[in-house]
Amino acid sequence: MLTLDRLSLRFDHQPVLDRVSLTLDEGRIGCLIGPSGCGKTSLLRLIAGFLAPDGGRVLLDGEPVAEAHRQTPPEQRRVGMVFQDIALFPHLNVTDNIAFGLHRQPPAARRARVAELLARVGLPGLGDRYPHQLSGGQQQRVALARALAPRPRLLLLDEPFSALDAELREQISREVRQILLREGITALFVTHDQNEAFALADQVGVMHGGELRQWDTPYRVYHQPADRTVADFIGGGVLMPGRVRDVDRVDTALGELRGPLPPGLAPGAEVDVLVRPDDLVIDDAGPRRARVVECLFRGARMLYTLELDNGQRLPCLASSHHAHAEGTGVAVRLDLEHLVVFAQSSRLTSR
Ligand SMILES: Nc1ncnc2c1ncn2[C@@H]1O[C@H](COP(=O)(O)OP(=O)(O)OP(=O)(O)O)[C@@H](O)[C@H]1O
Repeated sequence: MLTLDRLSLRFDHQPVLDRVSLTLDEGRIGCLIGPSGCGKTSLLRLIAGFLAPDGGRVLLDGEPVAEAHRQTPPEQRRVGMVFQDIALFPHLNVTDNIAFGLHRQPPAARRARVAELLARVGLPGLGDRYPHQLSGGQQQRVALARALAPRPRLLLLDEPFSALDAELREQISREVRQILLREGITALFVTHDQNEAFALADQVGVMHGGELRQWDTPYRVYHQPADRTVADFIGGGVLMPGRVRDVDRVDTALGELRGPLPPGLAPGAEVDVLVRPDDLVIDDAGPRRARVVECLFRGARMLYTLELDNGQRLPCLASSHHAHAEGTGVAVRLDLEHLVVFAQSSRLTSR
């Protein structure tokens, strides 16, 4: 449905996007994450047609809508957008806001579509209200309904929930996923929030410095990060030093770890092993001792920072039922599903 083919963009001769390629199938939801300034919004603006690329192409349903010297105007792309600042028309009521893009349709069809969307976004009966009479979450649902009304083939959403508080954000992002799936809409989100991306998306894209470093399922982005930058950005893990012992073995402060290693690592090579908070288990029968240096209560879970005898600090997410106080000792074992190893020579790119 959506194909980006080596899309590049410069602002004032500075590269902002560098040969970004991805495909998003019809009816799927994609989500771009990455640090501030990495080019996420610029990428959405290129797809919508508000910016023209300096290189590469944007294709919708296989048809080029942006390439070096040919641009389809935004209004002909059938691409909808929902922005962070909700921007409903303040002088129009909810019904007229939603009906805004339907002016070419007969009044009866317009009314039916508005009623259908009001029900779909969970706001039946609020059609006569004005934007200032709605909560932030309700306004965002109206903005979504307005963008969906003309049945765009692709919906782009730029941090649509960032103005909402954390609890509401989670609830509304779940609802929005259901609404998009029911409408069969292909959508591409931008968000700062990894949890939101994982909850919403079929495909997650991790951007850094104008490059798309990985475009993959949420599971693979989390468990099989493509490079150190992705590993460092996602999931609150740390990179722990190790030394290759054999083709499938690494010695670390947590003992010998086994699993496939990247090619080209000879025995004796210095490596970094990714340890995420859910990889480390507090277990009385565990082979290593650690000291609790910090504990953060997270409701059902506790996020510990543990320190091994050699000073290595590691995050550990554990049930909060059996709390371990700061300063106490615990026994730990590593429960890695996938061994993720990077050669130490490939230095960590800064965030
Ligand atoms: N109109 C512009 N002129 C010049 N530079 C720009 C312009 N718009 C954006 N930039 C630069 O392009 C880069 C990418 O910006 P963009 O807004 O796409 O990033 P982002 O990943 O969406 O950031 P954020 O998460 O903070 O919204 C930034 O370095 C920004 O300063």
